[in-house]
Amino acid sequence: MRVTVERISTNIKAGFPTIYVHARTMQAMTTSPATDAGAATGLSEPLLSNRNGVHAGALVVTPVAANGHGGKAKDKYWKDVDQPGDMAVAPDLENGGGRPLLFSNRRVKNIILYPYRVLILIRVIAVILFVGWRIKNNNSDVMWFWVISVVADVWFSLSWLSYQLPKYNPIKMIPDLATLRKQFDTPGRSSQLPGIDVIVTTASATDEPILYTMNCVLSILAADYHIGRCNCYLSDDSGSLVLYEALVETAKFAALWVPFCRKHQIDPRAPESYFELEGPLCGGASHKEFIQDYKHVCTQYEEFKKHLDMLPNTIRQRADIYSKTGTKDEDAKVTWMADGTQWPGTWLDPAEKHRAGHHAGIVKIVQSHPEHVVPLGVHESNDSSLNFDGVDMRLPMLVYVAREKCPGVEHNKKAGALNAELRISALLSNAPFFINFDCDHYINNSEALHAAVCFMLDPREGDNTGFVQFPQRFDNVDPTDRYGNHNRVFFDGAMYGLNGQQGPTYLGTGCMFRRLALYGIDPPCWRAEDIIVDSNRFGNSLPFLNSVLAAIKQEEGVTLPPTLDDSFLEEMTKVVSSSYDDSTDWGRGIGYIYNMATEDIVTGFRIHGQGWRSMYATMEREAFRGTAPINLTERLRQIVRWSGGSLEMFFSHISPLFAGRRLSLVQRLSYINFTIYPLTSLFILMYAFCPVMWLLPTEILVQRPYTRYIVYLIIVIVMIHVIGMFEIMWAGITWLDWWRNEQFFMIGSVTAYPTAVLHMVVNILTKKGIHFRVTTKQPVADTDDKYAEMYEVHWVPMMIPAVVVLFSNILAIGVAIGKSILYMGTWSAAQKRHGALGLLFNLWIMVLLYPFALAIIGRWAKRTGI
Ligand SMILES: O=c1ccn([C@@H]2O[C@H](COP(=O)(O)OP(=O)(O)O[C@H]3O[C@H](CO)[C@@H](O)[C@H](O)[C@H]3O)[C@@H](O)[C@H]2O)c(=O)[nH]1
Ligand SMILES: [Mn+2]
Repeated sequence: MRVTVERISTNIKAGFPTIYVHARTMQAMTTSPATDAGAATGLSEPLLSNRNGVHAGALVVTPVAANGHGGKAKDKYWKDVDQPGDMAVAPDLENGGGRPLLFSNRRVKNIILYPYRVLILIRVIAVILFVGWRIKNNNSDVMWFWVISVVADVWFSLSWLSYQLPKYNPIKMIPDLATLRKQFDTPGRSSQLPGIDVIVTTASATDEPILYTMNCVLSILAADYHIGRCNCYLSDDSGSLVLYEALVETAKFAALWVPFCRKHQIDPRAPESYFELEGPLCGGASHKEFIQDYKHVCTQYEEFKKHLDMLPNTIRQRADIYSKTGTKDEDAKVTWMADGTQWPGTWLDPAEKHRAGHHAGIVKIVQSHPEHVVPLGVHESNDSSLNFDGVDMRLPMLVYVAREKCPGVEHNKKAGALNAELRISALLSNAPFFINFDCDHYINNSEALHAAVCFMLDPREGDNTGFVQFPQRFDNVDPTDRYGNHNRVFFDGAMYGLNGQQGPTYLGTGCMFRRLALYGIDPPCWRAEDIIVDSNRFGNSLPFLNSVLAAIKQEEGVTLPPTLDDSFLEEMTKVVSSSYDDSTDWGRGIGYIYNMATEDIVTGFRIHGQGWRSMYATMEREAFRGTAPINLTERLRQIVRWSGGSLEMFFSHISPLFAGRRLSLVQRLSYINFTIYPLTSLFILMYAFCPVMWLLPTEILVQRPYTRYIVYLIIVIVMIHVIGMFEIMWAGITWLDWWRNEQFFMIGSVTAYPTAVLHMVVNILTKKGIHFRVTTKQPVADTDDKYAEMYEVHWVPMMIPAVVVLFSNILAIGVAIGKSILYMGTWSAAQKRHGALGLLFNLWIMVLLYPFALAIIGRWAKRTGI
């Protein structure tokens, strides 16, 4: 059976709905799509693309481009490990006997993999020979510098090895959605899909654009999943009424948006990104009807955005009216809810117990669980004239949560917020799976939740899988990715490498956890007979403790929402109180880990250390997308936080050097690399300053014989790039991706990493953690100058070393040229050669620092060329 899906391009905003049709064929979900990633994810390459007479080639290109490096080309160097046909059942598995496999494995083809491994081995040998040669020839003009540089070379070698080795066996995993459906969600039978609690975290109604946060929520509400088994929670760390009311507006708009998405099977289901597409996809109803619906929803979305924009004003006006009519003095300050009661969170005019950092805990069910809602008729539920016959109109449960904040109490930032969500969701829905999103990310592939579940329910290692991480992708990055935001070498290289080991690290967003893994419970393969669930570890709430027991007993069961009586409401406020975590295991052995600048890597580490594995999920249509900081300063601050957090972890009680008893060896090596790498910058910084030697009157050589030394050095450096060439092939990335990664390691090494090291030293001395500063989000895009932020220069002290390196290199090159003109006749051939080789290094440093140079030039460099 074949199903046809059509892509329709409309130009509705301009008022002329032009329709271009491209027949796309999609293998039916009922055949065995594991052989075809495209079919498994709902899309495949167009088989018939009739471009004759259609003037917009963009039709075919747009959505693919919007998804970056998509397509089959990426898979050219991969082959299936398990033949999906033969392996449809796995009778020999201990517990999963007879259960079908829910994802297929791919590995790199031998023609790439073997030379890649051999090259790595050759470089290991070359490096050993090189270091050996240096030590044997301990001949230098400055012996102390020679010693440091040998130490540096040994350090570089070891750190390269710990970076490279975990990539020797990359594995790609492709979910098989059709088999999941067939097995767990057959129409007509009651669904056996497990519940998922989905969390969005936001920390500010002003610094983090509400529109994006609400788009994230909409993409979750509209995601393709069993409606009663997917629950959405918004964690608002600012306790702001604007966010609560925005969520109420969102629920209203969702009543139209969600059925529209379901009816026309569109993607992405975040309206802001969907309406930006030039050629929106639709499968399902007729074109005419689609265009009508599209237009209507588009208009309503514009209305919705206006409502969101007006909210602060509406609330302000409401406050003014009440304060005039109010009788008490205090009324002048109060922020009122629409129903005339006082808002328990922060007020527009901050007051005692109603300001940022000091307010009550709030839990509000914005949209009840569908089991509790009397189904409305189409016409009752929205005013539109759209025809939603046969479309499920129900919405998932939607909950607003602001945890309590008290002055003088450590709130543990994002980790604290997520742990509060973990508890609230345990009381309300207790789904066995828990996935969290940063507020500037959204679901880009409506099948993503199904995909994550494929890995968790797979008969092979599903039960021992603690989390499923998806790659991070970004929308707002400039075409040349000047500041290396896409980070492909990491997401498409390192993570696939780890996927062949114990699994990828947790990356902070777009990751589905098994609730039990977050609770610090061992994986089944290591689980003891009795598990202690007590208030010393989990805190003092009986209903919560019961929920933990329930979670342990029936992992895939479904918990229906409880009745919300007074005692239950009280319990909910209790589990989000600021003191709940005190003297418990939260933040150490349970939940997201505290006291680190980056909660992600440590949380993943803790889970791996208990023996769980993780999986890296690949979908052709990217599962999730988000935004990244495109201003250099903001980007560097992010890098400081990541690298600072990593170092903190290395020097803490959960250092990968000794903690995590069930880590595999290679996985440990990789964690060591991920946490210690900022120290490398100290040596790089030292080398980057070497050109200053040009300014000295006499020739000084670090290592003699110099020419040989440089030639050896060039060999070992070039080899990194030759190995990189193979990596570019299997990872399906571009040269530019690779190059940006090199440049950014250098830029970080003369800015953010040394700063992180400095922080670390201060931390060890003063015992204070690194401040988690929420990354400044780009304001809602200005279409005229999308990358305006990129050209803004905000000076920060950490840029000083980079500027010094840059200018001393320029100066050195100048002096070198001057000297060579002056002494041309008097220099020996060896001196000339030394000069030329030295200059090569200056140039290398300059080329690596080029994006930084562009950044400090600011607006003058307003071209996005390389
Ligand atoms: O007190 C806080 C601070 C932050 N957040 C939320 O945490 C998320 C991530 O914060 P952001 O400032 O956007 O960090 P980024 O630098 O963009 O994030 C990357 O790095 C973080 C670790 O440092 C990870 O947690 C993120 O998932 C990852 O995307 C956002 O949703 C925030 O709203 C809170 O909820 N409460
Ligand atoms: Mn972010």
